[in-house]
Amino acid sequence: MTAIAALNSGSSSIKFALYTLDEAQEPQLSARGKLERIGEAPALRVVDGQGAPLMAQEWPDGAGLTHADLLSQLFEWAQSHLDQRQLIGIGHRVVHGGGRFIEPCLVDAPVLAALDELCPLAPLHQPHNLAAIHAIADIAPHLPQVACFDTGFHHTLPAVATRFALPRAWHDKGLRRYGFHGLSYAYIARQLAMVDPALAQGRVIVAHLGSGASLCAMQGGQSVDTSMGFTALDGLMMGTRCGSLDPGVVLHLQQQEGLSAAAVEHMFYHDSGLLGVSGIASDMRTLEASAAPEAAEAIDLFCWRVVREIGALVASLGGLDGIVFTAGIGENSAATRARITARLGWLGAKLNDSANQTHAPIISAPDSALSLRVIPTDEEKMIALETLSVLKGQHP
Ligand SMILES: Nc1ncnc2c1ncn2[C@@H]1O[C@H](COP(=O)(O)OP(=O)(O)O)[C@@H](O)[C@H]1O
Ligand SMILES: CC(=O)OP(=O)(O)O
Ligand SMILES: [Mg+2]
Repeated sequence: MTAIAALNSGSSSIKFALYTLDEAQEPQLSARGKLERIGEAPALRVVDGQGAPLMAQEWPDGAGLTHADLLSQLFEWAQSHLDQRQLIGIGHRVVHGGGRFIEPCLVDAPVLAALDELCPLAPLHQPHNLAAIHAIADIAPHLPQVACFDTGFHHTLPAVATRFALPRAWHDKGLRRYGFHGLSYAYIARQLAMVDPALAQGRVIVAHLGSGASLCAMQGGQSVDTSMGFTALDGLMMGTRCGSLDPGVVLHLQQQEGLSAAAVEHMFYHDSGLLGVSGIASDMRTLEASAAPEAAEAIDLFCWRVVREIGALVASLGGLDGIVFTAGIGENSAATRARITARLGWLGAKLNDSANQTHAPIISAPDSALSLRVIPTDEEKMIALETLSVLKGQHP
């Protein structure tokens, strides 16, 4: 029997999953885990395919352990867990594919070099995605590695949705909307087609509300508009990112306030969003538990921005048949979903409060004009499926 691994590497965490391939070559989840707090006191938790704990390890004095150090320990554990089953490939989430990479592909040196050039467009993600590929190449040089792109799902965006109103030459140089969270959206589109094929054929907004947050307008399961743009800074307010902003603010900070480009970048990526507005935390759970008025203000703004951007995407779609909530906040915060949907009465959205409280798959009331759903996302599963298709030679 063989197996594949999926890696989703972030700045301070690495999510991963191991899949064994059954007779029909379908991936079956064998283990899933998360390495958190890299750079502070790393902690690893792994569960099996049913969610039962498999192993847990902490490195209380491990502030000096790099992603590569930890990946090497993780790789060793994965090999022993898989036992006789041979690992035939590893798939990685790569956040930015730019204009060149749409389909998942095998990674070699020229591909890595091209992806490296995109690091400035996703400083929070791309360097970590690529560092994991380098680390695995050192540990297992002959293991095929596959890059799966967060931008890929949005290749169906109509031209008008990709263009910024800048001089044409800049568009031609690649300054355009790409869109992100594509692995999550691809997974949701696939799930929705299974659980509600009629809705999947219609006009749907998927709200991926996690640390990073974005919306995708889907028509018949394809992306026709999305809130993120050239970078994953655009659109909604996020945990630590500001989302859409008057570009005049950038000019003001640099020209009048004398902030360097690096300082502005740091503010927009790390110090803004829920954290910046609340002054308390980037984590929605912490803010929901806080009695501070600043926490409430940050949550209000987060929800208001989601509602405002939903309005824009409804206009792009020319109407709306349903909304799907997903990712950490979308799947788990009944309060956030209630706040957002309460402002969508004008669309005919009506929440079923008790279904919402239990995070049920359908949270709309029977007489709601819109279908409201919760679907847990699974970026690792999508990485595994795309990796498998590349290993089978279904992509160039
Ligand atoms: N039970 C919950 N209630 C409210 N928010 C939650 C809950 N569980 C997770 N979240 C929020 O989800 C966000 C993280 O989402 P997630 O999709 O895991 O992000 P990422 O994978 O990009 O790190 C955090 O703001 C966290 O507080
Ligand atoms: C693209 C992006 O913002 O990803 P994440 O939500 O994982 O930060
Ligand atoms: Mg995420």
